[in-house]
Amino acid sequence: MAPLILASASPRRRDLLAQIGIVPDIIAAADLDESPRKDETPRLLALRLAQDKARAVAATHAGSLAGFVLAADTVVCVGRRVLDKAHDAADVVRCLELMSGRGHRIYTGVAVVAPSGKLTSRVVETRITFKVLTPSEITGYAASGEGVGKAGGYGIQGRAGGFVTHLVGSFTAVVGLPLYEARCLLEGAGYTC
Ligand SMILES: Cc1cn([C@H]2C[C@H](O)[C@@H](COP(=O)(O)OP(=O)(O)OP(=O)(O)O)O2)c(=O)[nH]c1=O
Repeated sequence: MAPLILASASPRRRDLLAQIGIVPDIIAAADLDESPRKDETPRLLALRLAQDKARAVAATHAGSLAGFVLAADTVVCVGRRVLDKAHDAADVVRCLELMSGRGHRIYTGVAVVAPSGKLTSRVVETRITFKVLTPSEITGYAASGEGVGKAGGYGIQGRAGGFVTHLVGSFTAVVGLPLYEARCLLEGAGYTC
């Protein structure tokens, strides 16, 4: 069978795949400008970025190097506002203050390019509500460093899991890769999971 190429630098996506027994043969991250286009909705942004990551890596693994390319992108938003990846503790504090006691949405795009070049993709929406966070919960979480480098400034798979009062959608999509949808796309492309 053609190799599986995971188009992602995220160790979380590799770990999620391993959880369902899928081990990529190659890891090759795409380096893209992830900024939204004017008037682009968060849903379309997540889908476009997943598609672009998959296409970019497929283009560098063409011909005899062609395989199944899997890519994803996670976009967190409060209302219409997209929260970028947190770069430092101050970003984490800003994100948590916005999300305290209210709902936010996470769109995770997932895309697969088959060895034939055919692209298929989906986007998964997950709604999450956080408890009302106390100032010490916010500063304590920011000081833990767990939220840095993550979209929305938190990781549900760590301490912030204790802030979640409701989740409707896909837990694995929030962590970075919706496993059910990824498996469906891979199987649809002809990959044996
Ligand atoms: C909301 C949330 C995000 N995240 C992570 C998942 C993603 O790795 C990251 C969102 O950034 P992405 O741009 O989706 O992915 P990435 O830059 O980490 O990796 P690549 O583009 O190479 O695939 O935030 C969590 O781990 N847990 C969470 O609860």
